[in-house]
Amino acid sequence: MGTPSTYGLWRKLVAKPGGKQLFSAAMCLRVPYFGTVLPTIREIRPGHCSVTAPKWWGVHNHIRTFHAIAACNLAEIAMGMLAEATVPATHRWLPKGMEVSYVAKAETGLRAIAELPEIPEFGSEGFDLPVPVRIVDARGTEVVTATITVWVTPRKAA
Ligand SMILES: CC(C)(COP(=O)(O)OP(=O)(O)OC[C@H]1O[C@@H](n2cnc3c(N)ncnc32)[C@H](O)[C@@H]1OP(=O)(O)O)[C@@H](O)C(=O)NCCC(=O)NCCSC(=O)Cc1ccccc1
Repeated sequence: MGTPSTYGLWRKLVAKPGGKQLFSAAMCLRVPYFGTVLPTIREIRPGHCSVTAPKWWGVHNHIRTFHAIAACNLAEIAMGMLAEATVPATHRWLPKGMEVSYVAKAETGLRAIAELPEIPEFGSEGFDLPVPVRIVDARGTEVVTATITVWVTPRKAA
């Protein structure tokens, strides 16, 4: 039996007590720059990921709101976990750009929701997959919107 995929590990842990926290901690060990926003993954499934992050001193900007680039980090976590659950093992993916708008002050902890309008076909050609991400505050107000473009290509035969 090989190492479980990221999505395989999520499915294994999600139903267990503390499983989401354990998965989120394991993710931050593997990808240390995610750790600065203290993320908790709430849901992962093909085409969807939701992740929350508290407002703490380490993400404050000079006006004591949630720093925009920390919010971008949160958006990337949501995109990355969505991609892990959506892109089949036959293909690989790599983010190649992000468009982002800061639409309101982020004065609370945040939730990023990455959601694809539809699951694409994964064929023999590489393609750009735009992943829309909404980031909302504790009241549900949208504070950041982003579209992360992911480059998806078939894996080469080993
Ligand atoms: C690669 C491309 C996006 C498109 O150029 P094209 O020439 O049309 O693409 P082509 O398909 O012909 O491939 C050419 C070569 O490109 C590489 N490569 C391609 N795909 C993958 C892949 N899936 N994984 C690994 N490498 C891949 C590979 O060397 C391949 O050569 P090969 O075929 O192996 O011999 C280029 O603009 C670029 O490198 N931009 C910078 C992107 C960048 O730095 N993003 C990171 C910023 S985001 C971040 O830091 C967080 C984060 C990171 C990771 C995960 C999650 C979060």
